[in-house]
Amino acid sequence: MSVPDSSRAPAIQVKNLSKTYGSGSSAVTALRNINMSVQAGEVVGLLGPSGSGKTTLLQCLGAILDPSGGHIALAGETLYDDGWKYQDRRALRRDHIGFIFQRPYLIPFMNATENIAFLPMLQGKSNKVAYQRARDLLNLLEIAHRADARIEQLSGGEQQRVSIARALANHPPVILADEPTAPLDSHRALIVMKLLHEMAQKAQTAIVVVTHDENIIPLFRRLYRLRDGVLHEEQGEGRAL
Ligand SMILES: Nc1ncnc2c1ncn2[C@@H]1O[C@H](COP(=O)(O)OP(=O)(O)OP(=O)(O)O)[C@@H](O)[C@H]1O
Repeated sequence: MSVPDSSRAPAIQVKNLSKTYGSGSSAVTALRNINMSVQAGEVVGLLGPSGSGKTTLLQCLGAILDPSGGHIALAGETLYDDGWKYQDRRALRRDHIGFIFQRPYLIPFMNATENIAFLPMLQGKSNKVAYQRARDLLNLLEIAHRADARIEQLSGGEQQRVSIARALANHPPVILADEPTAPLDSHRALIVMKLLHEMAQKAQTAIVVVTHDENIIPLFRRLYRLRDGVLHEEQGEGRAL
């Protein structure tokens, strides 16, 4: 008898996800029966005009916002099935999901290493293990030489690398990135995208990137596009980096 291999389950599996804000005559349906699936190691783009539901979808996936119904599983584990399966959603986010935002939102009174190490420490890892993880990620992201720098001493691109390292710190199966290249020029935007693709491959992380950036859209092999809360899948160009 074959044993189901949970490691082959999609990193993100969403079925019939819906979200309505408010109720009655003021109700706004932001997501309508969304289905999506992202494999480990894959980077997909999430596009759509303003108000189409991108932030709502990302926040539902990230357990920041309560969906109105449907099913979300990460790495084969059901997180939401018409209700959250975890009481402690902060722990759910900490253990399963990495976030990258437009702005790095690093902690100014910590240096680069500390900004990365504090998440594994919150997860209960020893200082030794957490700092080693931070150093490994700084190496991987080629900013080990800035390990002790305070945040204000780092360039915008370096800060974004630290925020990517922080997102990877707890080995999440999923990273959700909300316009991560918006504040960067086109050259730096391509570097960040290259890093995200490399990290997805190396760490077998699934990454969803919300973007409006015309320069980076051709890089995705697969895209999801939202229109009025309805999700459509598209083939991307998958242009080499
Ligand atoms: N807290 C809220 N209460 C009521 N309606 C909301 C709320 N947040 C978002 N909406 C509505 O839900 C729909 C989707 O909004 P959402 O912010 O997800 O779109 P978006 O694609 O991320 O837009 P943008 O690109 O402008 O950030 C919009 O009609 C918006 O007005």
